[in-house]
Amino acid sequence: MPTYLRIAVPSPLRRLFDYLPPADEDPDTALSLPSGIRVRVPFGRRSVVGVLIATATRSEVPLSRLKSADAILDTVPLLSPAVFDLCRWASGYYLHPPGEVFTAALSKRLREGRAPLQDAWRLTARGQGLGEEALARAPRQQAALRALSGGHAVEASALKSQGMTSPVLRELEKKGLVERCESALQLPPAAGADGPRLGDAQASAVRQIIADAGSFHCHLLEGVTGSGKTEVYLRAISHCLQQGRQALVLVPEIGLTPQTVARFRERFDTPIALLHSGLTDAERSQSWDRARRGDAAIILGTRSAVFASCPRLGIIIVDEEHDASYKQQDGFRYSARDVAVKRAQLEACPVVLGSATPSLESTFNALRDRYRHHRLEQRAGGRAMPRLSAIDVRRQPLTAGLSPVLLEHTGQALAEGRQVLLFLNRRGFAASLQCHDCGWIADCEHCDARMTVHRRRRQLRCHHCSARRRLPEACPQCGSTSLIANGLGTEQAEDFLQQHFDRWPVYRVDSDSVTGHADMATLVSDIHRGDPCILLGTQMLTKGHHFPGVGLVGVIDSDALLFSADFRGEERLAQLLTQVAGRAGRGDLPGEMLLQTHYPDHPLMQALLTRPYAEIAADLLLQRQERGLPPAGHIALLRTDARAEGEGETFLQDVRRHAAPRIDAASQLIGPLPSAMPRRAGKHRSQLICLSTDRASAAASAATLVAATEALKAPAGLHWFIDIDPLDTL
Ligand SMILES: Nc1ncnc2c1ncn2[C@@H]1O[C@H](COP(=O)(O)OP(=O)(O)OP(=O)(O)O)[C@@H](O)[C@H]1O
Ligand SMILES: [Zn+2]
Repeated sequence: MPTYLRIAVPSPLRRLFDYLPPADEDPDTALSLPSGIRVRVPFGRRSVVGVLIATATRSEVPLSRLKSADAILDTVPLLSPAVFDLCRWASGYYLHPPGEVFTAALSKRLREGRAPLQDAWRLTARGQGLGEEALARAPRQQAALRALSGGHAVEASALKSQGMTSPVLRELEKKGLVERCESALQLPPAAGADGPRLGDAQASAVRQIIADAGSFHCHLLEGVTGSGKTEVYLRAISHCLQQGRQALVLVPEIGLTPQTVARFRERFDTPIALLHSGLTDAERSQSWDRARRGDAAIILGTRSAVFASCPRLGIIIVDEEHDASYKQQDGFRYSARDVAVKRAQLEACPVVLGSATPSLESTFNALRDRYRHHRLEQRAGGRAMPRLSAIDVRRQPLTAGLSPVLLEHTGQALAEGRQVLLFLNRRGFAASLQCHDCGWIADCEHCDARMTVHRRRRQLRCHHCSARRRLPEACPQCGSTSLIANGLGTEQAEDFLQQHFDRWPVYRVDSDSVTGHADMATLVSDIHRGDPCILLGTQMLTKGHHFPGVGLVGVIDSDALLFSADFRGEERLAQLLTQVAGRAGRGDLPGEMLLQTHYPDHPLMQALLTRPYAEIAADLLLQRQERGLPPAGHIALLRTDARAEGEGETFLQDVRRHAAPRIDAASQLIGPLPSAMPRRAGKHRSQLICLSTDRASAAASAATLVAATEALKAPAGLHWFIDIDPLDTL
């Protein structure tokens, strides 16, 4: 009887593919190949690396039509059993092609079919048999042999730092005395260094998390800004490491600051594997390897690190769990927070979701006792929460968006030797460019959007696609030179602040001025010196930073955030403003936040000024429940990008017609509708929404939609995808 290999092949198809074992593989041995190993297979005209899901003795495809795999690449799986199961689950839950999901769980090196990096050396049997005095005439080789004589493998980098370079080792390799291997550090159980004495609430959270070691529980750690959540994570991790297990720590995209890393390094004298977008491919591959081999005790990374195999995982931490960057917004659209919770269940370990402003999803789960809820209601070290007040800017003269009151407070804080953080969530010089004589407006050619004025670079840029044009000197329509820049951006505010407060430095922090980890590191260390200065920035400045010198936080344009068409708009605003406020008063003196607004009486503005986030969240949750929206309901979005206008809607109409009879009463289809920005990067975008009252129906309906879409022939150039639990429906 033939053996079939059922393989997840990286391709856009939502299915597995059957292959015959490579010609030289004995069918009986092939039958017992372990799941999770990599197999090189022919696919179309290419040769690709897939993952073996299972072996089988039957296939629905006739034998004559099956191809043989080219090669079995591994003897043991390079995915841990839990991550293997996690990928299978994620592929089903997100209705994403299994091959692409498994790809997300392998380092680039392994995806390319290469062998894991062998970055350590050890003695061969012959090398071990040599006496002390061998190679006396080659002192460097002798020294290398000595360094390896302990019987363990030693990492190449460690040997190099002792002066034993690769040429020396290669000489010994030629003589058959040493060989390369994957390192396998024997990590001694390592406790963390001591931290501050925990407050009662911190101590109780730590106690309960530790009590759950070795079994699955989800903990929601809701602690006001500066309440010492990180301290709770560090204690829980320390306990986990003492048990000889690994800790996986997820942080938001731009939250992985040098400060965060330094805090972990200071506390733990143990190898930490970093995984973030600022690393080279080789560095990332190495971190994946160190996690997988168990050489790193702590794995600290952004979203994708949730798929890193760890043989002895003991705890998962998701910091700032409400953060939007946990959701991947293209390709495999998963939520790393939700995947982390599933993973903890599969690994039978605790997971801690921490935030000062938990998502309504997590709040809902805590209310229903699915999660253990821990509250830290006071700031650590007896510090006070910042005072919040609104500045009514109606009828006030504004210069570069700043009112006299905000300017006065800023000047005062600086004069008192404190730092001021001004928040403006729009980069560039101005939001748009208009001709004063004929009314022409600079639009993006590829999007239904205006172009932003970037004066430093003398450019017009679209913030929705990569379009850039030279900043015109005259109106392209009528030739007039009276062009006006409307709407405020950080460049403009920076110019004015530099002029107005010329005795103090102004640091502008946005993705134009700060690119990359090195810039951020320099900036953070400047700010940490504590000298009075103005920090002017976008969201980039607000996430997870601990700047003890900041006494005043000003929000220049709160109104820009107040009106959003999306169902999560108010939740986002409440989270953002609470987080921004949380940057104030983290040092020894109390802090203050001022919100400039034209709508001081807006109910949400009022709520933000007078009530804690937890109460606002409870209200917002009630509203969602009344409307059947997430987390009380479940959304799947079927989206299309098409070349021609209307093409997407027509196609989605067809999908709807085919799927509707098989959608049960707990789900309803809404649309198709054009997206809020119908044209983006040259594509016309439409969507069909499926809103369900229960999870099972949501999953079944989404699968029905995908099946109907796959069965229909999409017009050429139309691209579609499904987004389960989307962040927005715009
Ligand atoms: N028990 C404690 N006693 C004294 N200081 C503490 C204690 N716990 C934490 N701290 C200090 O308080 C400050 C804020 O703590 P931490 O950064 O852990 O808070 P956080 O809740 O993670 O903050 P945020 O969510 O606002 O980023 C840090 O300087 C930390 O060292
Ligand atoms: Zn554009």
